[in-house]
Amino acid sequence: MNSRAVLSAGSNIGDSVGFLRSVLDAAGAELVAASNVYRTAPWGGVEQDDFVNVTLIVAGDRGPREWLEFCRDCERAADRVRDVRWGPRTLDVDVITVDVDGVPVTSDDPELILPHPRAHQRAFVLAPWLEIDPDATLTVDGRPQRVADLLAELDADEVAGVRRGGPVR
Ligand SMILES: Nc1ncnc2c1ncn2[C@@H]1O[C@H](COP(=O)(O)OP(=O)(O)OP(=O)(O)O)[C@@H](O)[C@H]1O
Ligand SMILES: Nc1nc2c(c(=O)[nH]1)N=C(CO)CN2
Repeated sequence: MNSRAVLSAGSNIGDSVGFLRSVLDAAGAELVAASNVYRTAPWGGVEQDDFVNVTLIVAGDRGPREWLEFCRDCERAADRVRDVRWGPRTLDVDVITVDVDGVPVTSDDPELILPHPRAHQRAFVLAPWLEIDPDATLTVDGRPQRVADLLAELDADEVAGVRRGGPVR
């Protein structure tokens, strides 16, 4: 299977940049591109420290579930504890999109919803994604839309809370 996935990783506890680096390391030869590290204001209404985020593109011989397993393995390795929804965490890795043989996969399985149902609302996903793929598109409500346009539609304050930093490594 020839697949390509866009993943978003974030952390706001512990050695956050180190946790992001661990995701890139785990991807190894499957890593196609990684954005710089972004320092981002917390999204979702929980008062907490800023996050660091990275968006990456991976490709290989994996199905959508196997990309989710990859994300979970990375979270487990970072001793991720599931606690408050949208609350602080050592490492969160989400699957944003998966294409198989060039065709975007859709799924409404609660274990793996594709495309990720909140990605289009998150500047911390879209801004780094745009950096590594300026022509990226994301299907929202069944309609493919340019990530650049989705980002432009977000609240200016939210976008201003997403600041580009240096490389993950
Ligand atoms: N596209 C997806 N990527 C990652 N997890 C997903 C996806 N779709 C559904 N899930 C499911 O969502 C559940 C909760 O995931 P998680 O704890 O990472 O949520 P969260 O990061 O707090 O919130 P959000 O899903 O809004 O990012 C997981 O059990 C996972 O199976
Ligand atoms: N800026 C930012 N905010 C978040 C993030 C994240 O990675 N970055 N992850 C969350 C967990 O779902 C909740 N809020």
